[in-house]
Amino acid sequence: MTEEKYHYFDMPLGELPEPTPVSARRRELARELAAINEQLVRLDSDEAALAAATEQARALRQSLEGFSHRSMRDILGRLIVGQGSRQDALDMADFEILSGPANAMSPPVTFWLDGDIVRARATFGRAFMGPPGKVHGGVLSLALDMLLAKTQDFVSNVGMTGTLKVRYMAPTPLHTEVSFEARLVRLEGRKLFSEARVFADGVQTVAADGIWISSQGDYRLKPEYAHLTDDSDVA
Ligand SMILES: CCCCCCCC(=O)SCCNC(=O)CCNC(=O)[C@H](O)C(C)(C)COP(=O)(O)OP(=O)(O)OC[C@H]1O[C@@H](n2cnc3c(N)ncnc32)[C@H](O)[C@@H]1OP(=O)(O)O
Repeated sequence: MTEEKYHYFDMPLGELPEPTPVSARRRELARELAAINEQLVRLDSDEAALAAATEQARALRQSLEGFSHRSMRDILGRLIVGQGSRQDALDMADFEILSGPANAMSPPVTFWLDGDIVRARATFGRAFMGPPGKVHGGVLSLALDMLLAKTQDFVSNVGMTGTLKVRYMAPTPLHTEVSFEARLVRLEGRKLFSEARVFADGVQTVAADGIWISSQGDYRLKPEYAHLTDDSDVA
């Protein structure tokens, strides 16, 4: 049986292939490491317990250093011409900062498409704290940068963040499910304008808007999102 091939522009948000056994293990390992990191924050243990844990962590790090890393440049190169493997497709998303389930630095934030809205949710633990008991504003900015970038799922091109404006309206609590939503506002040549909101406990805590600049010519709506020209400012 020939293996299915994946294309970078044909991987809808939240619709990744089933994890391979390797991906499932990487995710499991990352969740353990993230949980360890969460435990470490102001851990009130004695020095001997910390010394023993450090030895275990050092041994784990040294065993992992015995392996090499798959090349992101090669993975993206294959995906961009529609020749990506299932493992390539998984590796593209699994290590994304803040959202990748195999990234030990991720809470993780989970993204999905809900019609014309990009949604996300996350529960931030103490490792993501800014003010006491609240999520760090920079973490929310990062989440919003990623969320707004996902509005590029509605268009045929991809680019980098040009401008991101964030207005913090109320503190966002830790250990509480936070929800995010973003929408495409309009296209203007190589520029994509989008806006987003963050809610916790039914209260809007952050508003953001951003401009993305395409790296490959003008942004164009994908045919299935052509209706965005009707009920929004999308040009
Ligand atoms: C492909 C996978 C992407 C993954 C992204 C993950 C999210 C990120 O972390 S991205 C990293 C953060 N962003 C960056 O590092 C971007 C750094 N900036 C740059 O590289 C460049 O300034 C770049 C690419 C944004 C624009 O440069 P360039 O392609 O030369 O654009 P340029 O020709 O000057 O301008 C094109 C249009 O965009 C506008 N523009 C340029 N820069 C910006 C900006 N920062 N904000 C708003 N508008 C801008 C210009 O005014 C111009 O508009 P118009 O056509 O109306 O005159």
